[in-house]
Amino acid sequence: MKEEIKNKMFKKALAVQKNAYVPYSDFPLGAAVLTADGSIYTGVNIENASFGLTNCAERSAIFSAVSQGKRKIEALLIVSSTEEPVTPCGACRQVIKEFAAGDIEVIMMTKKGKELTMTSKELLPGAFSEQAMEKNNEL
Ligand SMILES: O=c1ccn([C@H]2C[C@H](O)[C@@H](CO)O2)c(=O)[nH]1
Ligand SMILES: [Zn+2]
Repeated sequence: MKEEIKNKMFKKALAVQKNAYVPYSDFPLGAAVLTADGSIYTGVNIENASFGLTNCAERSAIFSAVSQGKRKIEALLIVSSTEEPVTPCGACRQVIKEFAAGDIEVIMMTKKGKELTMTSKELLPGAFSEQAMEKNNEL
């Protein structure tokens, strides 16, 4: 991934992180996704008094892109205020897989710039996919 694009994604994810709605965890995250046309969409985690309804930053960013008709994600970047980079939860890994344009880079960064990059397949090897359903239909 080009350093220039990564910096752009980092700036946008950092800029929205303050909008995270996190009264229960006080754990704000910001995320940015790059779509096939070069656009960048952002998202934050949004919690709820009914905890299970919380939406993660990664999924917020992806759903924002998909809401604009951008279904191909080329890269995802997440920013946390922690000392170590934060990795996406299982639910987000499956949603990343759904919209990833192949095996994409998932860049996990701290505000201070500490970075961990993994690919979407490394994060979710053996992912469930719609092919599994197609095979079933052949029976
Ligand atoms: O992949 C993840 C994992 C957790 N969170 C959020 C949910 C909650 O608001 C807070 C603590 O779990 O972090 C995300 O945004 N993304
Ligand atoms: Zn998640």
